This record gives sequence, C-alpha cells and structure tokens, in this order.
Amino acid sequence: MALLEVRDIVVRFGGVTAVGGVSFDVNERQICGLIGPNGAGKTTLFNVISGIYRPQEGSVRFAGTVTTGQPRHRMAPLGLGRTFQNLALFKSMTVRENILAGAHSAGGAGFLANALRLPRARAEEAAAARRARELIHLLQLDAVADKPVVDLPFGTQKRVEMARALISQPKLLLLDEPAGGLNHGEVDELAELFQHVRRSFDLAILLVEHHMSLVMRVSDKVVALDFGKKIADGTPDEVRSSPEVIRAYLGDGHAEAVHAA
Ligand SMILES: Nc1ncnc2c1ncn2[C@@H]1O[C@H](COP(=O)(O)OP(=O)(O)OP(=O)(O)O)[C@@H](O)[C@H]1O
Repeated sequence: MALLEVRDIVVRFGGVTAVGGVSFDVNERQICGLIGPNGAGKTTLFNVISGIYRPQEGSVRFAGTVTTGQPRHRMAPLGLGRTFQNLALFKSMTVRENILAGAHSAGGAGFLANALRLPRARAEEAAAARRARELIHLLQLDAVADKPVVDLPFGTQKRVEMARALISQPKLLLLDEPAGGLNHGEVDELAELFQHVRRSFDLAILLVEHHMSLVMRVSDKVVALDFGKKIADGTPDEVRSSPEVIRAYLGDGHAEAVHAA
C-alpha cells in the first residue's frame, strides 16, 4: 500500500476544471515532484492533498486513512506536514518560537491539559523543546535561533518554515514551491537539504516546484500535469523525455523534433 493514494480527483471552480481526474501514489520515503506549466492544476491538487480544498470527486488516502473531507487541523496529527509558497511565519517571533508553534498544532495533550500544565502537557513541551533544538542544528539555524524571523534573509526563513513543519514528525512533507525566490546557491543547498531531511526523518516529500532542474535532481518520481490532467508519471528521465511533457512546456514543434530524434 502506498503512503499517499490520490484517486480520480476532480476540482471545478465555476466553469473551470482545475483538476480533471488525477490519480497517483507516493510511497514511503519517496521524493515526488509535481510539475506542470502555469495553470496546470498543481496548487489546486496540493491544496486537496493538504486538506484545504474538498474535491467534487475522488479521494485521498494517507497512511490508510481517507483524508478528503476531514478538517484541516486533523492533518498534522495524521502525519502530514506542509509549507506555504509565500511563507506563513510569525514575523515578530524568533526562529525557535516559530518552530515550536508547529509542535503546538500537533500536540495531543489538548487545550485544558496545556492550560493547567498537567504532567502530560509538560512532558510534551520538554520533548518539543528538544526536537526544536535538534531541528535548529540540522537546518543550520543555530546562529539565528533566538532572532526574530523578520530580520532574516528569505532563504533562511524558508528553512525555518521547513523546521516548523518537521517538528510535528510528519510521514509526508508537502512543500509548496520551496525554491521560489531563492538564488542559485540556495537552490543547491535546498537539494542537499531534501536528501538530508529524508534520511534523518525517514519521511516522504511531495513538492510542487517550477524549478525544473531541482525537481529532476532530487525526485525519485515525477508527476506532470497539464490543463488539469496527468500527462506523465515516472522517473525523472522518463518524464523529461515524455513527448507530452515536452509539448506542454515547449509547444508542438519541439515534441515532434524530439520524437523524430
Ligand atoms: N480559486 C480559484 N477560483 C477560480 N479558478 C481557479 C482558482 N484556483 C485556480 N483556478 C484555476 O484553476 C486552474 C489551475 O490553477 P492552479 O493554480 O491549480 O494551477 P498551477 O499549476 O498551480 O499554476 P501556477 O504554476 O501558475 O501556480 C487555472 O486555470 C486557474 O485559473
């Protein structure tokens, strides 16, 4: 059984079919890239998987549980972590405080136990503080750990967001355009970081990304969308050489040229 099973997802906005019946799987410890030209339906599908949109048709099953239709706050406890395209950090809070905020959204002790500082809540807090320290170290944030996020470069803020998603110990990390706004050096660092994070946490990663060379470099498998349909699903090499993918990105003439070659 795959870790994530996306089945026949359909999402319509009025007369626009943003996603028109897409299915694919992500296995445990797999890095899967979701690509496609502008308007292909990537963000819409990502929002279905992370529980923000409820599809008109189809289902998402994560670790054996159907997640479509479940409230969004149930996703982190199930083992789904995510980051956002435009960052969703508390800017005036420090790096450490932001990372710890991710632990609170997944905490099991509950509001009352936390408010009364019952032993279970205190143990959870201590464990979260320890995990935050480990993540700060792993994501090379030691030097800025107690600085407000607002003062940090964009690339560093992205690492903070990843740490915040990781503190809830997800089985699948959903990354929305992690390379957006990063320079060349930062993209190279990100590629290494993905491998490192996968190894250290034994998790799977699904990334929506425009940066093609990053996707092809880090992914075990790639799913390509165009006009809301899946046009390819395979290894980076298979997807890169798919005539449908070449046509979607470059137009008909190129696809025929590649096909003839
Ligand atoms: N909230 C919405 N209301 C109406 N139409 C929408 C909405 N969100 C997306 N769409 C439409 O659905 C289609 C798919 O959009 P989506 O943003 O999912 O594509 P994308 O592949 O993520 O594109 P991009 O790479 O530009 O972010 C597009 O035609 C878009 O205009």
